[in-house]
Amino acid sequence: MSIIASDVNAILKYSLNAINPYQLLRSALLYQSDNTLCVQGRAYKLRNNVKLIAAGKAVGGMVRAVQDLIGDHVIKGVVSLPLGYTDTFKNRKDLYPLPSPKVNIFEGGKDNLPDEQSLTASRAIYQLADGASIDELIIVLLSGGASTLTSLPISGLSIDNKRFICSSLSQRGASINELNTVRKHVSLLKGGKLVQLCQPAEVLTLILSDVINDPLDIIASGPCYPDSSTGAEFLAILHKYEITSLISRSIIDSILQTSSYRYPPLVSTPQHVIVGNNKLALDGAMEYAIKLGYDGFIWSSKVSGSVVEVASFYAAFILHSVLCIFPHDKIGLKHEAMERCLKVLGISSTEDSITIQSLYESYHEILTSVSSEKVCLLSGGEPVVKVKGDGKGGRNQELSLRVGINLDLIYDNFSCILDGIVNLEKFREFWDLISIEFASVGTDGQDGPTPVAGAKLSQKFMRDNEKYRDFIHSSLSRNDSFTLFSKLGYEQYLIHTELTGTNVMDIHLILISV
Ligand SMILES: Nc1ncnc2c1ncn2[C@@H]1O[C@H](COP(=O)(O)OP(=O)(O)OP(=O)(O)O)[C@@H](O)[C@H]1O
Ligand SMILES: O=C(O)[C@H](O)CO
Repeated sequence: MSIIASDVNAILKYSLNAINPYQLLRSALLYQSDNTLCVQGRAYKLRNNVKLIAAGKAVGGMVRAVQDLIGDHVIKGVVSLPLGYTDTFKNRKDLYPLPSPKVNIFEGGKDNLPDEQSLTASRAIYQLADGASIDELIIVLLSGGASTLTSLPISGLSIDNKRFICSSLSQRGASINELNTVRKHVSLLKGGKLVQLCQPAEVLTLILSDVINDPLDIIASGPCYPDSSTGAEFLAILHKYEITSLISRSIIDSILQTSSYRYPPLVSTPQHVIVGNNKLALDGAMEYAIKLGYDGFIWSSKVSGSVVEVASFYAAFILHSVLCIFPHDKIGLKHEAMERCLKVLGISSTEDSITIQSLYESYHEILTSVSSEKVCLLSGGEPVVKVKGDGKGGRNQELSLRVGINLDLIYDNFSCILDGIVNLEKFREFWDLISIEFASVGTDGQDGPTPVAGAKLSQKFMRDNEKYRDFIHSSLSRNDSFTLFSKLGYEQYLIHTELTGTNVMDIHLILISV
């Protein structure tokens, strides 16, 4: 592995340390000797009156932190974890709940989709919440993946039905906002319904965010946050993704009838605290990149939209960054090169796309600072893939693959992109000489239904695999990025972290070293 490729792994590993759920929770909570738990200015009197509800890919460590701090006060708990969590983490003191007869641990949600096992866990959550009394404090711990792990469908809808709705929306490229808007309408625990069940107890919700901008009504489908989405919005999403037929007309009608129902005011307003998010992971990664001698820049923690556009932009941005450090360019024309490059990649105007626009704005700020010979550019978020083929892959692997293909397209079109801007021969030589690495990785360690977290590759990916060009393109058209990278070089291209026990969306990383 080249030095720069091993730097990718080291930087990513470091970023995961920064979002260790156990540490984040310990930092958020203060327990005083008078049995008071203090959280962001609010105090809770503890007297063996705490119930725990936890769901998500990262809550194992969050539960453990609560147990280590105030375990004596916990009288009951239900923890809903993803399938395989116990096998991976049972020996990790910072990532697995302390075994206790008071705390029931469930696993489910194969491939991040509702199933019978997640249904069993969700029923247990329902029961725990339903029996709460006024002197109790219910601590709700949430992280990404919680929607699947709290899937209790409304009456008339089966869990198989619900799985099909979720997988269809996800595969057709619905955003997390759209997906969770639908989930809220078809579930008995989401969209503030869990907090209603918990009444009259006090509710404290601690959240590791895996959604852009940390929206409390969307993360985990907002089980403790009032839902402001309407029945009309729900229906519009079903129509947009052509899945109206997956839900019977009578159920849709009853959802529309009840969606305007406003619950009675809560006895006490629940507190919501975000304990960590994608930005923290990027900060952690940058800290380490700087230690390794890179000039580090965090670009954005809000990358969304289609991977097709995002991949085009990253590739164009790589070219632009290289122009910034290329010693012989005509400085004023780099912007022109960027525009030509985006055109070659099929993006005619940055104004066409909100995603690209937001990246484009921050990119200007960053580029004025790129002058070092060792640059690390970091961003994060969660773009979407419209899965059309029957291949095996994930959005991170597909993003990396598309960046690799785009970098090759740029290389083939150097003459038109760089005409009048640089000496072509010298620039081509420079491009081949320097190390460029792009990586995209899911912080939960699982990219789509594959056993890896993401993929990384260099600017020479296509040329290194010259004889497989057709295979690469056909694999992409089948959304078969995992199979492709496994065949071309599992170790070289795929990033394997195992399940990480945390989850704050994806990290995108560009390393350039002269
Ligand atoms: N073959 C494939 N190629 C590319 N992307 C795929 C493929 N199959 C599924 N995906 C994408 O994987 C995503 C689902 O991945 P995953 O289950 O890791 O969800 P997640 O968003 O990380 O979960 P959560 O937000 O609940 O933590 C969807 O965006 C889907 O489009
Ligand atoms: O579980 C969910 O709803 C997603 O991971 C977003 O939080």
